[in-house]
Amino acid sequence: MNFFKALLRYFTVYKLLCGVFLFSIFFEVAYAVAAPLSLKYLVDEAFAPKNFQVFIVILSILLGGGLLNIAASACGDYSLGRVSGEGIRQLRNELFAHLQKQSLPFYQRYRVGDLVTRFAEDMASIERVIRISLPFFLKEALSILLGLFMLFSIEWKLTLAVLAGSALMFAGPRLLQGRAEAVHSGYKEAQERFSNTIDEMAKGHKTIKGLHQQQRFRELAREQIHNLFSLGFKMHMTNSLMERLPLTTLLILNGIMIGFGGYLIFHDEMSVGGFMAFFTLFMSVGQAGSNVSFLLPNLIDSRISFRRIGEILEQQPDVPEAAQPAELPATFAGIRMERVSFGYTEDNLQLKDVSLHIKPGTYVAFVGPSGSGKSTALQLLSRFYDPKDGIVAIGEHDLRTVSEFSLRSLATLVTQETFLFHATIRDNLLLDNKGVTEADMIEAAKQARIHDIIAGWPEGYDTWIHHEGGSLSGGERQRIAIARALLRRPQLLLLDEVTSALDPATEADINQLLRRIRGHRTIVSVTHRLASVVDADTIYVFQDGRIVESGAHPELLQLQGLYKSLWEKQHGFHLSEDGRRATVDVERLAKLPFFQGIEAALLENIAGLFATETCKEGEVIVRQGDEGGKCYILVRGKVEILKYTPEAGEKRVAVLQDGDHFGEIALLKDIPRNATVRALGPAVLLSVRREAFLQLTAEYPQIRRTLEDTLQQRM
Ligand SMILES: Nc1ncnc2c1ncn2[C@@H]1O[C@H](COP(=O)(O)OP(=O)(O)OP(=O)(O)O)[C@@H](O)[C@H]1O
Repeated sequence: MNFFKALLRYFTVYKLLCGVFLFSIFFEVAYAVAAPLSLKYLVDEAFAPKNFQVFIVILSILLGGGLLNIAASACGDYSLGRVSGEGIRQLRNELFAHLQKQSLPFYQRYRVGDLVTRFAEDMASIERVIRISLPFFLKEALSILLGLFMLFSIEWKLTLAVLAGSALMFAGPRLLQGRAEAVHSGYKEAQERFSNTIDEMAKGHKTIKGLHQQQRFRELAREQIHNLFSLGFKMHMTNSLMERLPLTTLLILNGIMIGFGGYLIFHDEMSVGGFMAFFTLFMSVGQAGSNVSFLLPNLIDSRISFRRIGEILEQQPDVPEAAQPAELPATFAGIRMERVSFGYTEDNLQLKDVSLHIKPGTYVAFVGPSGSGKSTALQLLSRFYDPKDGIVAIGEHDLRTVSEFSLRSLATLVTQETFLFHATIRDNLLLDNKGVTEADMIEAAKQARIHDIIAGWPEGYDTWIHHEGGSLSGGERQRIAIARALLRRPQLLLLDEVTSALDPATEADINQLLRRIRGHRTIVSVTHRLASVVDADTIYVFQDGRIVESGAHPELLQLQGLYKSLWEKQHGFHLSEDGRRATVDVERLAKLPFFQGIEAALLENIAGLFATETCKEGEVIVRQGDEGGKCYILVRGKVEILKYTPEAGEKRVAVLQDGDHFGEIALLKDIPRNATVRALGPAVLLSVRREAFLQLTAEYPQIRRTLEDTLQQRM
């Protein structure tokens, strides 16, 4: 309802144009109704008595009125074009601005396909109504009213008789309306589901291929297309029925009119001219009535579109800006979390009673196992979400009270999902940042180690980015995002796993860059790679949504707790600069549970059996059901473990990261893999094949015995 009020407001701003439009349709309709009436006078007063003077007068009135009618229609068309165009323009602007105001949960509730359908199809349907159907409806409704008035004045008995018959004309469509609405709504929802499937297929095509899910998606699409077909057919039949009913009843009405009209003429209760005028006028009123019912499916369709757009406009942002937002001071005064609890859903908390204080100019790291809440904490620091309990504040300002502009000017977040705009590299780097020069841009690109690559492209910084940067490697995208963030010169730089897609040499470069700029800026870096944050001023260790340890690297090692065990897990690997060759120390191998107790000399042999494997984001390393022939150690990167069950489909059950291992059972037994392992980003692994391992165990049977014992215990 609010949406309709808002819509009306857009139009009432243009009062004069609305007035011109209403006057023009009134004039057009009045002329259209008066023209048939002239027949009565032409036949009865001019043709029958052969009165030339009356004929000339009527003809002049008709011609003069016709000219005025043409002028009125031109004015009407102009005013309608302007008013409807302005209204649609404002509605589109408001909808777009409203979408921008929404926070992350909104974009998790509404899928891309859904929003695109609302913007494209629903807006187009509303535009059709405002530009065509509604003005036409107004005109036809006015034609019916004025026409009926005239018909009554010509012969009220005949009018009453045909009106009674006309009730039929509207009864049919009314009966069908509820059914038509349900079918239209069902069709729209089916379209939306299909759009989402296409969206998912396009975005996840790599994953779908990697997991060999094409068949499942084809079947899903086939089912949805079939659904569209059957709902489309039902919609077609309901619309046709609604459109045909009035025409059929119009035929019946003609019969009544000619029969009863003839009776009145034979009994001298009506003149021939009067009957001709009545007949012509009735035909035009009937046509208007039938047009109105033709418009009904269109209007029903638009009612659903109005509702769907209204639903979006009524959504309040989950992270709203305060009514009178405060501006943050130009100098960053540190950021803190005080007893913060937060959950993405009502029934689960991802952060529990977290307190931390980040002083200006310090370099802080959030580390911990996957899923422990590090990224969530970072998102709260940049106010993509508000805490459920507790506060997040910069200096004395609770983030809920500050203006979004001042917060975003002060703090910049770079995440692992880099989004590049459909624009040139230059535009992607500069955005609307007016205060930076070409030299600044090149300097930032150099710092992020991307300048040489860009300069090597034929069009350099004017190269266009297509498909959200899909043609660039993950590392290139990430470096552009880092350069973009540096150019904004934020006082608080929030980094979420920014080096996870980079090769070791570039990672080292970026870490050096961070070292260079620390002190001038406050940096908070979420990472699972502990080696990159050993020199951080403070490291917060997260586990299960809580901070369990904090301090500098040496202090944390002394605690002998979670940090120490994570550190040890990641240690003992060596990686070449280009990230293509990895080796493992014997001491590190000895820490793997299934190699415990094996002598160092034998472990030396085992270490030599490992080969390096690299894989790209989305690549499947191990597929559930396939024969297992290798054991893996993850040297760098993140992988997800996916389990498929017929009841639940494929579900992520764990995420492994640097230093984790999987597939050890394959060293001894030839059994199918019980899960799929897929890379979440570029990864480097060490793998050992069963055949090679078995040769070794043939020589040294104690390895096999030890391994069997430990695997037995683990299973
Ligand atoms: N948008 C979301 N909606 C619901 N749950 C979420 C959402 N984002 C993250 N989670 C869940 O919240 C928990 C914490 O996630 P978070 O990303 O903060 O962990 P993390 O420590 O950064 O892990 P990782 O290193 O794997 O990203 C996880 O269980 C995750 O599945």
